Amino acid sequence: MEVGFLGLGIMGKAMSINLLRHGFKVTVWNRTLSKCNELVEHGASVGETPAAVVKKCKYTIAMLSDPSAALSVVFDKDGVLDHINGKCYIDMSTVDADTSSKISEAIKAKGGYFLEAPVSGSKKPAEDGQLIILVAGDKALYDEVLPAFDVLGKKSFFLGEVGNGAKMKLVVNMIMGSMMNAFSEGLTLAERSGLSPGTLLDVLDLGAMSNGMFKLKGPTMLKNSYPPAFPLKHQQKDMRLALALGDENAVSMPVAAAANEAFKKARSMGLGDLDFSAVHETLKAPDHSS
Ligand SMILES: NC(=O)C1=CN([C@@H]2O[C@H](COP(=O)(O)OP(=O)(O)OC[C@H]3O[C@@H](n4cnc5c(N)ncnc54)[C@H](OP(=O)(O)O)[C@@H]3O)[C@@H](O)[C@H]2O)C=CC1
Ligand SMILES: O=CC(=O)O
Repeated sequence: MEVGFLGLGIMGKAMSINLLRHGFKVTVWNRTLSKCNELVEHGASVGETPAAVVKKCKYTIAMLSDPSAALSVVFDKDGVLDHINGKCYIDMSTVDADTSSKISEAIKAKGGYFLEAPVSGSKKPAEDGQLIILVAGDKALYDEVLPAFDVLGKKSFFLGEVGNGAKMKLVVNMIMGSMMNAFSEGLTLAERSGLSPGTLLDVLDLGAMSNGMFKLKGPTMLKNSYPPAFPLKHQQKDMRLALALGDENAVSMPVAAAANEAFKKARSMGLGDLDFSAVHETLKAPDHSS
């Protein structure tokens, strides 16, 4: 299977290398074109523009930062729409349902086929093909590209009409962002009240709250180390989009709103490019100390 891949950030790079490793022919494009060089070393070809990639490949996957990036790659000059007639586009970026629907409508109007397929799971699951893929849109296309989803993920869910994948992803990340803030506060409270935060990790791990995120992030957070796996600026984008979904549906989400404020504060402290666990640093800021 020959696929195009647009967007070689943390996730796109790992996912496209994984596809190459499993025998897919991959043609890549990235806004900063020099980032394609590493993929060429892994056997990829390069397309000069999104349009060139779509022209060459029957299936093109995108993994871009946010709604404005996702829209720009489709609608701007030399974008996906130029050659989409008869081709298939799978947007795996985390965006809101409106963005996804706009892209879907434009692609279908030009004779193309569309799936949204945001993923749960971070850099390591992307490298290992262990993502959870939240798919919606054209069911026949979903069945056709299952071999690629099977390489990228450990499980894919088909959720029906376009928008449902985006919404599911935002709900999941709203929960994750809220949990990360509660976890950070707990680590800080343990430390400031004279307990060992390391022992807190052990206690949590043995009980009903044991989870992969605490296990993975806890030890590095205790070392004040936040190498970016899931950039904090993207987690804040997801909180913002999830809160907008809450607004639309009149769902009161005070916990998520507070978590969003903490991520915004972390961004204002210049922590946006670090891992989202760097929200922990907001609790060390002067206005939080006694
Ligand atoms: N990292 C993670 O753990 C996870 C991330 N996600 C989601 O996946 C998506 C990608 O995340 P991640 O790889 O971490 O992000 P990165 O910030 O590492 O990469 C973002 C990518 O988007 C491109 N981009 C940004 N703006 C534009 C634009 N205006 N036009 C074209 N391309 C643009 C960047 O290009 P350039 O190199 O030129 O800047 C880069 O390729 C996001 O939606 C994120 O929320 C989902 C699950 C896990
Ligand atoms: O979107 C981030 C993730 O870890 O999933």
